[in-house]
Amino acid sequence: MTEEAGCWSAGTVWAGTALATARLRLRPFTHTDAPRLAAVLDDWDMAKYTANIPHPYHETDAHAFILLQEQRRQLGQGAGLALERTTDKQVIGAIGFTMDPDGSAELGYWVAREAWGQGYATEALRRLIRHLFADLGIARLWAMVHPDNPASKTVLGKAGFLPDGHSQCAVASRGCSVVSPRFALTADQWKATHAARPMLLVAAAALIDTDGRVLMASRPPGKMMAGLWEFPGGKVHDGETPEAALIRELHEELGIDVGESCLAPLAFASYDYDTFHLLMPLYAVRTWKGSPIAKEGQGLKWVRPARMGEMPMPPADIPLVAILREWV
Ligand SMILES: Nc1nc2c([nH]c(=O)n2[C@@H]2O[C@H](COP(=O)(O)OP(=O)(O)OP(=O)(O)O)[C@@H](O)[C@H]2O)c(=O)[nH]1
Repeated sequence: MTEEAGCWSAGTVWAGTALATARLRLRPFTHTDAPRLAAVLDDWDMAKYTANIPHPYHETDAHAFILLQEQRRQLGQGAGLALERTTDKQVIGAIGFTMDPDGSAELGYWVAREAWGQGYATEALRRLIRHLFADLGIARLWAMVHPDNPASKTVLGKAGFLPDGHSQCAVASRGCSVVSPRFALTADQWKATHAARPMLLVAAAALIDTDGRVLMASRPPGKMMAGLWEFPGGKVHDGETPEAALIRELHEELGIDVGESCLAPLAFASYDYDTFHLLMPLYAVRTWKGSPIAKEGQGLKWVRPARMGEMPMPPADIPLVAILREWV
């Protein structure tokens, strides 16, 4: 193996690689996003607390913004990423960073009014922070918020940022600058809290019918990642084996009975969800008693592995699809 293997030169935002979170893809903007940006940002309530969003905001402003992000990325000055919601591929916000000469970076973000209050900014911020610290080796991040924007301060607090004095901050929509609180987070502070997050053990099943289709379940409304399609299964309780947990979960969720010897270990997912690390063994199951029925309000669908790529799935599950495609 040579060092040029694709997995060795893991994707970064500098290469235009998208970052996945539970509900979002953080990806480079393209010019096809301009109408959506203009529709969302031509709104005084969106513009009034941000440094760089003029008011009113037109599609030409959006094209200029998108071009600027591409140039900044290519020059290694920073990047601006669209927050694309996984379930409907709608752009619901943006997050970005700008490198400082001393190797630290400034962060900024906004979320569309329709998506306020749902934790998207915190989710995106945690993911980008992890990328900047763990993959790009940045030592310190900082951000400024408008003094009248408590929601944005809360987001920074949830991501571990601490107060760091005040600075003048320009506000494009008002054509002036305001004294704004600064917040900062160092890589060492982040590593200490990130290392303390729990490891979650979840057992899951690929139930395969005689036609080679796999049963997928949609996460019910109200749960984290609602609407995404996943493999039936659930958390392994203290003192349980993954096999016993899966047999219990399949009975509770689908009303089917599975013998332990019918669980064939197939693959596993290991994925960093920022607030926990998921370790999920996936078992192939071809024999069970009863017909699967949705007992917990989930949707159910039998899907050919070749079509699974079209379904919105938790990011942890994506590598499992490729394995199923080869194996089933
Ligand atoms: N069952 C299952 N869970 C998955 C998959 N992929 C994935 O990321 N997960 C995550 O693993 C965890 C599974 O736990 P769970 O199903 O017991 O828990 P839950 O969030 O539904 O909540 P609950 O505690 O109310 O049952 C969730 O955080 C879920 O998002 C998958 O394919 N199947």
